[in-house]
Amino acid sequence: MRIPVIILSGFLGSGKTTLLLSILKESTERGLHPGVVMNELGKRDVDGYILQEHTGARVEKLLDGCVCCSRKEELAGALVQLLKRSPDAIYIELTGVANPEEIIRTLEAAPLREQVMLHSAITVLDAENALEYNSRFSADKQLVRTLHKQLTAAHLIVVNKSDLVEPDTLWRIEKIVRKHNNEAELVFTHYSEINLTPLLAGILPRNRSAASPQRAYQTFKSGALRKTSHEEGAVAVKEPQEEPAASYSQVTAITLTFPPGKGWSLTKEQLEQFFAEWDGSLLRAKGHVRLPQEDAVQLVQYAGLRTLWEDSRYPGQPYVVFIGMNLNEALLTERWSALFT
Ligand SMILES: Nc1nc2c(ncn2[C@@H]2O[C@H](COP(=O)(O)OP(=O)(O)OP(=O)(O)O)[C@@H](O)[C@H]2O)c(=O)[nH]1
Repeated sequence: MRIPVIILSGFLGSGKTTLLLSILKESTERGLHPGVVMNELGKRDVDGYILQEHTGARVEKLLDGCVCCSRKEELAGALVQLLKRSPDAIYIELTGVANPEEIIRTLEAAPLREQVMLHSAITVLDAENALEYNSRFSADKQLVRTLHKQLTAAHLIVVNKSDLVEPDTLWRIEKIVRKHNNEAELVFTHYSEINLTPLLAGILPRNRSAASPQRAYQTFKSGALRKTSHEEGAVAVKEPQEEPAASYSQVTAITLTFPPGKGWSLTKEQLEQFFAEWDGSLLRAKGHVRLPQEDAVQLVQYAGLRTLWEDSRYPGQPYVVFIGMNLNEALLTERWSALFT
């Protein structure tokens, strides 16, 4: 029996991990034991730690590059290892700059095609920023192409962060999405909250499964069931197959650490000010920091020009991962060091 795979893609900070968290919680309630693969552009595993902290899930981490291009060969190996543990399903969260079509191809090729099947490809969009992507990233043609691929490959498109925009923006996003993909189910969400019943339909604990898992047909919003045009068990791969191109050219991830003995020395305001200084090039920042005004370690998330703080139990040394377009590493490191002098 082939193991169903759910792929989560979508630009940096759109809400993929938020969605994966709720899929994992629902899976636990259903008695499922999924395998989770998390790919991060940076060297630190921020999202994997969040998942482990909130759900106890064991997460396979592929760090420091993108498994759709620069680290493509690592994904198949990681999945083969994971399959040895006989998971009921596999959930793969991609980096924000990954092309999901390449992942689908990997699933379709040896050695995986006999063992796994694509259950659903989901793309999450950040409603507050999605309309700006084409103009903001026009200098990185590969990235613009990748963002289009994220739309065309999806069976389900989750337009998230709808709390941050006016209804008119949602209509404009729907119009653009439909130019790229007229068949995917489209839902507007707050904190990636979707109806998980249709998504997980057909995924059963392996010792109870009577039939092969079915493709997740769409009932994410009310209305009649609507099939995708892909045949059952087939994938959204477009012919002819091309060589995998890099999915971006100007995005880099840089990890900043705190000098020894200075782990508690930055305030929230200083960090937020630091993010703001880089907002022309900074796309995403996330990390675990200690603040003089908080007892608990703080998970800091900068996404779409907003900074969010949450208590965390992260036990390690503080750090912040910066992901941006054409980030000048030397200058970034120099300014970071200056904060501690
Ligand atoms: N206001 C608002 N914030 C949200 C919503 N969904 C997620 N967030 C916040 O946005 C930030 C990024 O969410 P994630 O789920 O980590 O996004 P992601 O796509 O996994 O991010 P990367 O993996 O780094 O690309 C977090 O601080 C979330 O709490 C939403 O619907 N509204």
